[in-house]
Amino acid sequence: MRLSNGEIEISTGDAKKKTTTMESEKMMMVVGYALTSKKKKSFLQPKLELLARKKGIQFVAIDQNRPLSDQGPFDIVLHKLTGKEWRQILEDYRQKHPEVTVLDPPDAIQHVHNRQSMLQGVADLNLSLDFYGKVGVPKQLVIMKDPSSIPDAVAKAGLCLPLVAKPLVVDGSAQSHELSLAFDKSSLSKLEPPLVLQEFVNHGGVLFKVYIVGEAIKVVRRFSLPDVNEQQLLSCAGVFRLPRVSCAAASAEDADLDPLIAELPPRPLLERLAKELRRRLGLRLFNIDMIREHGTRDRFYVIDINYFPGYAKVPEYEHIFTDFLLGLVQSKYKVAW
Ligand SMILES: O=P(O)(O)O[C@@H]1[C@@H](OP(=O)(O)O)[C@H](OP(=O)(O)O)[C@H](O)[C@H](OP(=O)(O)O)[C@H]1OP(=O)(O)O
Ligand SMILES: Nc1ncnc2c1ncn2[C@@H]1O[C@H](COP(=O)(O)OP(=O)(O)O)[C@@H](O)[C@H]1O
Ligand SMILES: [Mg+2]
Ligand SMILES: [Mg+2]
Repeated sequence: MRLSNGEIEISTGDAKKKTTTMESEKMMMVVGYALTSKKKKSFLQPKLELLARKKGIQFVAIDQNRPLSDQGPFDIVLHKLTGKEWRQILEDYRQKHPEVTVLDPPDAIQHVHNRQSMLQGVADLNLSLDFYGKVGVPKQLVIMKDPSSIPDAVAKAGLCLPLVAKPLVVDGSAQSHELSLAFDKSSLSKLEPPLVLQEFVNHGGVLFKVYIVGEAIKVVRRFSLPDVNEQQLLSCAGVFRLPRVSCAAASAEDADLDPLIAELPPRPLLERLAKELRRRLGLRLFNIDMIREHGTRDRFYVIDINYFPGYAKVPEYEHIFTDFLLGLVQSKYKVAW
């Protein structure tokens, strides 16, 4: 924490004494951010900056053309940029400045930039809570190359059609979100590896987006793909490009939905899942796309995990985020005592 004139830096050892004077001396927490202009516009909205300032948090843009260590000093670095060079800059900075919290560590983010490794933690967890339900991942297979081998590989792995084909790597590009649905075995060889093939799970056209900000969890409903019935499966052939439904569709919060489909996943299940994933992934800022198998009450699947997603779509995100940032610095001081 720093006084607002930026001249006095307070060591963690002095924290207890100084935090008591926080309000009168106008302490400022400095959050350096490195975001694309699109992300800056969607995330750093005036309502967030305004509330942050009131709570003593200042957001400062990181200049990517200058060495990171020459900037700041920062209490927290918030980032969502891609590329090896940026990851290296952040790693070096973390080594040199262990007192700064980097949200989140580059290696942990890399782990969710691959659609196979992103879901590994959920599969390993094999979460099942009495009365609340089970959480798994759809059966899936990775294809690295040779499209002609896909039909046999799918048969060997015992995957059932239809299959969702997803680019293996998620790198923030539009292409990494170009998904398709394959209805018959022979057309699978038209797909372009590297990709993940995942069984399509009927879920009544509603998806749960579980947003995690540190310990806070917020769930919103979105419209998703409609179910595929037996008839369609028998009569359809080919590969169909999927629209980016979950992102483009309006929120399903106010729609008149079947309660069996729309009922949110039980809170205890989400809390346990979030807690485990925070630990296993080493991330504090992420969301989970979750679906409930249609016709069941308690069978859930995680189909996607996103680092630092579109938090502005969560009602009151500015309160959740500023509380989280303050909590981070406070817990650092507690450890220091
Ligand atoms: O742009 P938004 O607000 O829709 O956020 C995107 C997320 O939407 P969501 O909050 O899950 O609805 C989006 O989530 P989905 O993959 O669509 O489920 C991604 O996290 C996307 O980031 P990237 O392109 O994978 O790097 C996110 O894009 P960035 O804003 O981080 O560029
Ligand atoms: N296994 C699946 N079963 C049913 N629907 C799926 C499955 N995987 C993806 N979808 C649908 O496709 C959408 C996009 O897939 P997702 O894995 O979330 O990719 P992205 O990272 O581009 O959001 C999901 O929001 C959901 O509507
Ligand atoms: Mg998604
Ligand atoms: Mg995604």
